Amino acid sequence: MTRSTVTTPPPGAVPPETHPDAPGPGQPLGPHYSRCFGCGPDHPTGLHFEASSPDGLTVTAQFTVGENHQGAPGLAHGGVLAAAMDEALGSSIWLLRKPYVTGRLETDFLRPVPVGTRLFVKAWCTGISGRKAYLEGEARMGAPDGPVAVRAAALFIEVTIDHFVEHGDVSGHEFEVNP
Ligand SMILES: CCCCCCCC(=O)SCCNC(=O)CCNC(=O)[C@H](O)C(C)(C)COP(=O)(O)OP(=O)(O)OC[C@H]1O[C@@H](n2cnc3c(N)ncnc32)[C@H](O)[C@@H]1OP(=O)(O)O
Repeated sequence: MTRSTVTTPPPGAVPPETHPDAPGPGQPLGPHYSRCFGCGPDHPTGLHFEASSPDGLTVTAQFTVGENHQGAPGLAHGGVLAAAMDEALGSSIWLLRKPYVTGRLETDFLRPVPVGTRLFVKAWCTGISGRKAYLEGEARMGAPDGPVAVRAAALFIEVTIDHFVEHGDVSGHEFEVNP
């Protein structure tokens, strides 16, 4: 995909290591926050991601583009697709069980995605360098080996849990924000 040097691992970046507490191969990842737009089952118009990891390092997830996700009539909004990629990339770095946030997200939109399309999203980490994690992902239409609709690359930055306490509202949600 077209991407900048910002999302390319520098020389010396090391491979990610799955945390022993991360779900085993094939186990559902579950939501990290019940009202998350990407994975939360309680979000009324969210993506309702169903995610798992086949190998402890890659995340595979599925969702269906719905009426609430449109940009042009009958077509997915690009920002919603970018959010789906962000969610999958964030889920894959959470396999390390360290809190990260998205610093930069780059997306290539390769095909229009009609409402009703089941998207098969995949994300993985290409390297870690200090607080920086480099990630890539793709979304395919209709099947895990279907045509690629979106590709993404991202830089995530490791933060402390204070990031969510200081900037968010974690009252009553302590165990849902990066549980
Ligand atoms: C399971 C979970 C799924 C979740 C999926 C969803 C994930 C998300 O969407 S998170 C929400 C969106 N992201 C945010 O809100 C983040 C907002 N930004 C911030 O809070 C801050 O800018 C933050 C934390 C990224 C960096 O701030 P800070 O901790 O002060 O670090 P800072 O010193 O500025 O940067 C650290 C390094 O990263 C680099 N960096 C930070 N941001 C960027 C960026 N956007 N582009 C390039 N480099 C960056 C810096 O240049 C610096 O590099 P170096 O160490 O080489 O000098």
